[in-house]
Amino acid sequence: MANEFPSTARVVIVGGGVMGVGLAYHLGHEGWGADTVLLEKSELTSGSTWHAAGQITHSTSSFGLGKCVDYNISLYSGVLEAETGQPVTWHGCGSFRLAYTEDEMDWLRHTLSVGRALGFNIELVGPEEIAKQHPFYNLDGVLGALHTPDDGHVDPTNVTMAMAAGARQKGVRIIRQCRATNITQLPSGEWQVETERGAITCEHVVNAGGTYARQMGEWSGLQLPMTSMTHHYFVTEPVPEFQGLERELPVIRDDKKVSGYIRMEQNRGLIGIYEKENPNSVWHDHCPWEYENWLFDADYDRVMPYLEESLNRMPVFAELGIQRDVHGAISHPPDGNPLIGPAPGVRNYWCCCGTQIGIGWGPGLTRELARWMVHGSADISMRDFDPRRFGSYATKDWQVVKAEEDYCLRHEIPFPHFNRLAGRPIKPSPLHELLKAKGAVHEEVYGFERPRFFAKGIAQEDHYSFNRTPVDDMIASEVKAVREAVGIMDVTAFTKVMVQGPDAYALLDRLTANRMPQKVGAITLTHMLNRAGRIELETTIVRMGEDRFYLVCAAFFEQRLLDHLAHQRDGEDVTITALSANWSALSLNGPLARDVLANCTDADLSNAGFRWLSAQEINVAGHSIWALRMSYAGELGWEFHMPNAACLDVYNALWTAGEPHGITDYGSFAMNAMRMEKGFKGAGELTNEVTLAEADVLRFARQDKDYLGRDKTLNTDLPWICAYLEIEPDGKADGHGGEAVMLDGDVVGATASVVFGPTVGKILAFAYVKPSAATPGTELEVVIHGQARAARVLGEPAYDPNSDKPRTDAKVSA
Ligand SMILES: NCCCC(=O)O
Repeated sequence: MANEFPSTARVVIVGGGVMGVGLAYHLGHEGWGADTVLLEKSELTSGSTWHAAGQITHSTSSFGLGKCVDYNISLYSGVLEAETGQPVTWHGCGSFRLAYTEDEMDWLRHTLSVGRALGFNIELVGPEEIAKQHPFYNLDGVLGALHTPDDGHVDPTNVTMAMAAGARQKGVRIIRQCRATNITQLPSGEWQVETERGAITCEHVVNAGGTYARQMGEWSGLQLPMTSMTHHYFVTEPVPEFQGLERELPVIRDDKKVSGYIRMEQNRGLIGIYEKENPNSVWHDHCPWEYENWLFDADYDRVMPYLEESLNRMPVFAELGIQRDVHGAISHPPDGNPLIGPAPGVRNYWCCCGTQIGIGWGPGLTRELARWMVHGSADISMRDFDPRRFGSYATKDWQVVKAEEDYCLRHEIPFPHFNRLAGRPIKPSPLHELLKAKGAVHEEVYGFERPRFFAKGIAQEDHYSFNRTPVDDMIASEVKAVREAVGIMDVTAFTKVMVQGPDAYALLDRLTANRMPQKVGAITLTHMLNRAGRIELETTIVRMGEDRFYLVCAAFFEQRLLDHLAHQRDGEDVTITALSANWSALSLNGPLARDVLANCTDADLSNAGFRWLSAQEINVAGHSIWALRMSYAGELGWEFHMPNAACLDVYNALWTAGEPHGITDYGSFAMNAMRMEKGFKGAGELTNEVTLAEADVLRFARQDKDYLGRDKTLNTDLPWICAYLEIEPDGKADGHGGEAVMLDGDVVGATASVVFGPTVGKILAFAYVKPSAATPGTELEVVIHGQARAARVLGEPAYDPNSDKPRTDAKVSA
């Protein structure tokens, strides 16, 4: 019976805002519509969606979000209405993002380079052009603006209703006025969603609860990191000057003066403000279930300086009253990016929440989530959105501090490597204080504190710019010290997981593309794929015993690795143990690494006694530790892995032994420059967006074994391939990733990672380009800060192409 409350479904989405409905719409398009039920406790959009201001812009330097935004604009500006017959009230007025400082101009130049890669209609214009299109804005002090003419705004409720209509057309059942009251996992692995009208058993459950998402997560034992922040926009009385305008004025984003946006709302003015201090977080413990279309009273004191400045910027508003204030709550995650993907530690519980910009980002993100659920992989890199990028360190109190920080940063310049400092340190390594005292500037990665560089003769802090800064000199000197002598780095943040038991080999063999380490002490670098054949993660596997394997990978992949192992396990007798929090790691690299280590251990460190890519348990400073002869820097080197209690002693012993050799501390920035000089790919290139062939890492895969995703790696019809480029430096700006790559004037791809290689004196990049542009020797151009720079595809590592250095058998000095 069509109207009967369903007792089963393949998917139950809980939450009827733009995120939940967007997912329902896209699941419909991916073929799951007839199996999907959406539950909304009151009316669609009645949480945060309805009070969104509704703008959308191509002005983003995030490559992934850029793809989503572009899709959303096409949906809003025609596709959705044509498909569903429902109007969405698209206002294609375009927009400007203003710059008052050279730093802001550099940000816009970088955004322009990314926009070019994505094929956006985007240009940098001066004040004259802004004034021509927006004669009412006070442009005092404005240097220029990014003009994105295809932008606009839309009615959030209409958009959601249109997607709901589209979802229904594809068979999705939308049940309003039905509150979910609990979500639990059954012994079968299915989920049970209890509601006011009965329970539904489903294979997949989706938390699209908006401001309720965190408390909904608690039903299932999840601690989803987000906090509700309140944001104001104001609508003025009618503006006489707007009468009779031939076209709607572009939306203005004024990050510096207004910390927000200003646009027309029919014949009125609309001013939205993200104050940069005293933000207001609410509902830390509980968002009342009965709230529907809930708004707070305006808090003028909080926003007054920005409101006053907006009147200064828009003098035609100055004498008008505020006719309507909209002060509503929106979810903010700790790092600004939404939570889109699997919940940590469980199977088939999906997050579609934590989204501060639902109208701007929502449909594109939910399309990716639908693809992930249905096909096993999204089509854009989900690294920044995967809910598993946070761990148990993201406590309730921490989330509040971070969400408040995020809100205040909304209209700050997103400098490269911007270091969010609130709520830190949360997971200091045993060396944290020592390295800080030695000048370390730390970054946070999966909660861990990791040194990014050591300040010598400069302030011990981040030096922000889109151009070179004094930090580049620190990086160059750390790289030089490692390349010419020896350096040590605290790499405790790495993910460290032990897999052991009678079936450990069999499980890992089934999940990894490369040959498993055969002998105890052998090391393999390998990739794990998802069922769509795309890269899940890259990991090093050390065979520590016959049935004992130690996996090391990038810090933020810990939960992703644990979940992948747990979900793919099929009855194998294994124990999987996360060691990241209890084990520390150090990396010793450089031509004198052997000399240093020889002073600390009796182990035979010669090539015969300790092969490259092998591991041994050795004694250093009275501690038995694992030494792995491998080097991400591309030098003679070892990584040491040990219980936390040993770390300080081992570091001190290596440091003391290294002092006569000029040992230097180095950080992640130098490490990144060195791995790029060696042509080693990292997490920025090896994403769920690509296969092994596309990432050009097929040499790490064995085609004589079977492994998850293997059949997809055999596809030779590649849309793009990861090319290794050298780019001519200009001594000023080196690029930051996402920039357009051009061949004969046409865009052929985009950069993934970009860095200056101090040893080789070139900018080095990995870029995904059309296969026709990937042949070594091809002359290309890369658009850095809006300017085309000469680039060339390299066929081998820029540094030590034959890898002689890590394999050297150089004698220990006398
Ligand atoms: N309150 C979200 C506004 C997003 C924007 O238009 O910049």
